[in-house]
Amino acid sequence: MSVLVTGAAGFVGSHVSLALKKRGDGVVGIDNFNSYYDPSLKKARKSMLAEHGVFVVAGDINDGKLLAKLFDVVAFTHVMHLAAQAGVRYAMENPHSYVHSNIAGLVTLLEICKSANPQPAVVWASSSSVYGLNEKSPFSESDRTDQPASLYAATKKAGEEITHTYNHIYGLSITGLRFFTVYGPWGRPDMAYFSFTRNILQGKPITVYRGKNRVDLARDFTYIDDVVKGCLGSLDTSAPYRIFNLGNTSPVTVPALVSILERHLKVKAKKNVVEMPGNGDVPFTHANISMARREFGYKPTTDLQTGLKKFVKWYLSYYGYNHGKAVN
Ligand SMILES: NC(=O)c1ccc[n+]([C@@H]2O[C@H](COP(=O)([O-])OP(=O)(O)OC[C@H]3O[C@@H](n4cnc5c(N)ncnc54)[C@H](O)[C@@H]3O)[C@@H](O)[C@H]2O)c1
Ligand SMILES: O=C(O)[C@H]1O[C@H](OP(=O)(O)OP(=O)(O)OC[C@H]2O[C@@H](n3ccc(=O)[nH]c3=O)[C@H](O)[C@@H]2O)[C@H](O)[C@@H](O)[C@@H]1O
Repeated sequence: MSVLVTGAAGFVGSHVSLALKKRGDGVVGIDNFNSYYDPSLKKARKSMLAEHGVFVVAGDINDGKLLAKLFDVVAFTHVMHLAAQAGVRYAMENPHSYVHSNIAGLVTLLEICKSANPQPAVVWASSSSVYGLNEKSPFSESDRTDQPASLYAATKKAGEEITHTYNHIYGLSITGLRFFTVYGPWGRPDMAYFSFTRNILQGKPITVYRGKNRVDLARDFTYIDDVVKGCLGSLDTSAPYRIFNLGNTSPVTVPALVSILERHLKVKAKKNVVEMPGNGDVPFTHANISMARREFGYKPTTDLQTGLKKFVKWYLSYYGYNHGKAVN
């Protein structure tokens, strides 16, 4: 297959691009290298991909002319759409960046896809955050997703509705993947496991959020290699319109995440435990993955202990023990 990967210089996009290339698919990436987090990490991922023969075009998915040019040059059979404004809490600081990338950018991309010949099958990243205030556990794809707790979640939910219309009207094949707190090497510095690692190594305090009534928050942390397998599996089995959970099925509390990091880093964390501010967080996530398992054999195999060991190994080789000052 020939795949356009949007957000290819991002965390998940770089891993998926590499995996596609390694198994022999044609891959072209696009990324706007924005400064939501340290762009030098995005550039380093781009260089790593270039070494494997994957080129990442610098550009915005809102640039319809650029996208049309790419489709003129390459007859993409698939689009793996991972470009987005990610992060739950940042939506309170910069709401418009979510509308720009997750709604306007998505529509621009779908407009190009619907008119392309051949029409590519689209697989894109939604998010576990669409389950919002729903407290049913585990979350199944058919559960309520109409109570988002953040603007980020609302834009992902909007994406699910928008993609549905492009399938309904233009017959685009579209698969939405609800990722659950993905972590691993080459990860995102804004995410807790990454910023905790940086602060613990620098001897700085970390802030651990806790739910109401002193209940620990928990996430169904999912290792990047498992998510990549899910992305490739869904690209290989496209169908008219589908949505799948790609989680790990075993939630772990945030204090337990910190303990694992302390063990791997051999440093004790200085913890400030505070009640979760009302900034878009949800108390827990937990995926039912039976649909993805049935449709394309999705089966996560990496637990948090093992996955964080691999992350810490990468972190130390990339930044060294004294790192921290350069990355936000
Ligand atoms: N990592 C997670 O835990 C997680 C969980 C659920 C969903 N997701 C979703 O998965 C996808 C990938 O996430 P990630 O963790 O790799 O994030 P990321 O921020 O590392 O990657 C996204 C990339 O898209 C690029 N980008 C953003 N807006 C763009 C635009 N308008 N035009 C072109 N490029 C643009 C960014 O520069 C970045 O490199 C996103 O859609 C995200 O919302 C991620
Ligand atoms: O699964 C998802 O849909 C979402 O997963 C992550 O969002 P989140 O789970 O909030 O990931 P982190 O920011 O790494 O937070 C993980 C946990 O640590 C907690 N946390 C975060 C930051 C902090 O300083 N302290 C702290 O205790 C959060 O409340 C949360 O419970 C990604 O950042 C989102 O882009 C993605 O859409």
